[in-house]
Amino acid sequence: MMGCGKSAHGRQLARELNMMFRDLDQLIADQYNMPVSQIFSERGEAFFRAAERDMLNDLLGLPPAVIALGGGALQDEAQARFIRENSILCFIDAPFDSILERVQRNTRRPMLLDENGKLKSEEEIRKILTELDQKRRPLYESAHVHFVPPVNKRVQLSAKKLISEIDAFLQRTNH
Ligand SMILES: Nc1ncnc2c1ncn2[C@@H]1O[C@H](COP(=O)(O)OP(=O)(O)O)[C@@H](O)[C@H]1O
Ligand SMILES: O=C(O)C1=C[C@@H](OP(=O)(O)O)[C@@H](O)[C@H](O)C1
Ligand SMILES: [Mg+2]
Repeated sequence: MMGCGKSAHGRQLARELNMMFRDLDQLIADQYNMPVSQIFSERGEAFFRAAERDMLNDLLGLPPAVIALGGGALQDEAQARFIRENSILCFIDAPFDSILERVQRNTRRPMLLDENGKLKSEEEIRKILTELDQKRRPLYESAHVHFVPPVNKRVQLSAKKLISEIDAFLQRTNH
């Protein structure tokens, strides 16, 4: 889900594991030389979703890296399966209220903006996030690692815990 901490955890994970970090949204923004919110407003969501799918398919063919997805990148069951088959997929299941608070800190998330590019009201955002969560949760829960971040801990510490849960997954599955 948007605002759960994918980009922040991904960056920290890559640091800890000494791996490349790639942020899917950032790569798409770089490719089109405009922020994701502008891609949405000028080209529409369907265009962004196609770009997201293409970029992710390219990334999964490159040497291993920590990739922060966008909240909608699983898209459908087939795409989620493709990602699972080519990565260790982690679901960061942050508390709803933390997500609600974090996404209102900036105007980077186009699905939460009105036609003037301003944040929608908290009630509208709550409704959007609730509906997205209901729709997407089954796909999120198909991830290899279902990570519930420790409450009130800094990302650095939370990322260490995520690494130990990834290790446990690898041991469980004899990797
Ligand atoms: N465990 C955490 N503790 C404190 N702040 C966090 C935590 N996880 C994420 N954040 C902050 O919440 C905001 C949104 O996180 P971000 O990683 O951009 O989310 P996403 O990529 O999933 O949309 C960022 O400012 C990030 O630093
Ligand atoms: O949930 C979504 O559909 C989206 C999440 C965003 O990424 P974050 O999850 O990093 O905010 C970004 O890809 C775009 O605004 C759409
Ligand atoms: Mg992000």
